[in-house]
Amino acid sequence: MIKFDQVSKRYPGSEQILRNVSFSIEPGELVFVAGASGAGKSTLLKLIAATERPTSGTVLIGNQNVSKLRAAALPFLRRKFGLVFQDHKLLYDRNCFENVALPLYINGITGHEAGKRIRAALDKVGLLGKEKAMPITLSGGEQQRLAIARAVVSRPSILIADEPTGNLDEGYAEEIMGIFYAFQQVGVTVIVATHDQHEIANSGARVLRLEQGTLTA
Ligand SMILES: Nc1ncnc2c1ncn2[C@@H]1O[C@H](COP(=O)(O)OP(=O)(O)OP(=O)(O)O)[C@@H](O)[C@H]1O
Repeated sequence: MIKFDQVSKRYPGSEQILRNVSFSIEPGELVFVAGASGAGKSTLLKLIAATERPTSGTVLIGNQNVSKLRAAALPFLRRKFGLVFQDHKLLYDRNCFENVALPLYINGITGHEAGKRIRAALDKVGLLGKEKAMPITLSGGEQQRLAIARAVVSRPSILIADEPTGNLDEGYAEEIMGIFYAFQQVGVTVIVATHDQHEIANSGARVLRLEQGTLTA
């Protein structure tokens, strides 16, 4: 479970970005984080992913209080997460297989086991035939699917996506959301930041709505 209790966040020198935000997300839920540009969506995701710490309040991931964790424990916590960003952050001088391989190699998983997992991840996003293709030769939607394969290859229990469909045509965006729902179906917790009302309206999923750093729904 992910639980925020009266969480506030201020960056060094900034004004208050999040104010007294409280909510919880159950394992296996799919939740949207909505709000206008600058409302604090990315900041909220960074607090969940433990790449930022709250200024005050408590962030619990599982049973772990992120503020109380030693720095050395953070890499272990972060293994729970798969991260997807609007701009993919793919490596354009590596092919699709190599892009997805990267998180495994960093964790010391190589050879046959790595190959098996990489192909399984590419298969889940419909890119199994594109192992040797360079990312630049893929469409925008395919590049985003490749970024999702890379995010899930380490089998995270929580998938966090920051505006993953922001740059995509509607058809591609629906495809991407379909992939997220498929991960939710197999028990992954999925958290998606978006300002696309259409995407939210069609989903029936729960929405955490931010307005100037305050949770309104
Ligand atoms: N590292 C930082 N240092 C200082 N201020 C920051 C930092 N990161 C974000 N901010 C500020 O926090 C506010 C909220 O930013 P955030 O990226 O969380 O909003 P957002 O809702 O995700 O916006 P967008 O939809 O435009 O990505 C903005 O005013 C931003 O300038």
